[in-house]
Amino acid sequence: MAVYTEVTDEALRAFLADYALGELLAFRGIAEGVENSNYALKTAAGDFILTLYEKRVDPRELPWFLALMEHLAARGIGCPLPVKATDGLALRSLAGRPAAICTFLPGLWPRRVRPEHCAPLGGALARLHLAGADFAEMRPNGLGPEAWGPLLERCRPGGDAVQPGLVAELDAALAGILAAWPATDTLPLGQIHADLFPDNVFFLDGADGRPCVSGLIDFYFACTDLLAYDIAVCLNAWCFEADGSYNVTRAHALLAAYQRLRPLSAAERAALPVLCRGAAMRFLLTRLYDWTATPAGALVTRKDPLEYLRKLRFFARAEGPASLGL
Ligand SMILES: Nc1ncnc2c1ncn2[C@@H]1O[C@H](COP(=O)(O)OP(=O)(O)OP(=O)(O)O)[C@@H](O)[C@H]1O
Ligand SMILES: N[C@@H](CCO)C(=O)O
Repeated sequence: MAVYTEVTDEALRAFLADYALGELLAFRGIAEGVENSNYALKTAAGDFILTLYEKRVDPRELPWFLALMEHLAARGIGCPLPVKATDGLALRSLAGRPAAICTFLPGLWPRRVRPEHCAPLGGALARLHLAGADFAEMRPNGLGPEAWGPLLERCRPGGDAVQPGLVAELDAALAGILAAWPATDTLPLGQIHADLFPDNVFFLDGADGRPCVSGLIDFYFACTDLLAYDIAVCLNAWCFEADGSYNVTRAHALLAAYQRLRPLSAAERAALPVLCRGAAMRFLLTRLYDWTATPAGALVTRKDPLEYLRKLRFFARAEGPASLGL
């Protein structure tokens, strides 16, 4: 469920008066997503997505996200393009929230990931990294390694109720990850998506019937960080089976396609296992925090933190980059 802020017909029509998008033909709330309120709009000018930014997005950061999407779209990346109103501004206000309209992307996200999705995903991720190289403004990763200790502290009171012994296991795992974490000046840095899960990647069937990436959405965790960390996020999110086993075929397809466009350095290859442990820790902790801090009955779909505990354990046992599909 992700329509937290209701928008009336009258408010939307008044809002659209500032755009050159023609008459409003249809308008509906989108139930998917958990962070922001999203509406699909059809106007005389085509299909669009209206997003009202809810409490987890800092309004001061929105210009950076919108500028990044504009930069990437201008370089041929299929991503939502913020639509400017007649005064030239894309970021506006509606129903008391910051709001923006973006272009609608065709395609569907894969409900069941297959190995055939992973090569196009790897290619799209590499193209994203290359296209971001000349976007100069930095945004630190608010959910990077410095954030994990404080987040674990906030989970400490409720963590063991989710699974006995969990907090002690995470204390030990986090200490190991932080001790081995590469310094940011030792690996290539750039603009990363940082949340490229299957529900943020749209596919269409190509001429040969194989899936092609048609677009990437949800750039609201994007930041300036280690490029290889974005790969680690994808290995976590795309390369495990429902039974918790690692699918090395998917991982190999993803990594090989990525490296055809941006070969990894020796230091990035060596760091990949700890980056994967870190990415597992990030999603484990944000899920655990939401799990313990969300009141029952809230309009938020809580995601299972223990899925990421299993992934963290897998990566902690992994024997070197080759076992991850490199
Ligand atoms: N530009 C777009 N084109 C087409 N559909 C979109 C677009 N942006 C969002 N959507 C639709 O809205 C849904 C929710 O979007 P999104 O994932 O950005 O939500 P969110 O609540 O901001 O993020 P999160 O996934 O972190 O909960 C998507 O699954 C997709 O169906
Ligand atoms: N993709 C995240 C949610 C948004 O960060 C998760 O599955 O935990």
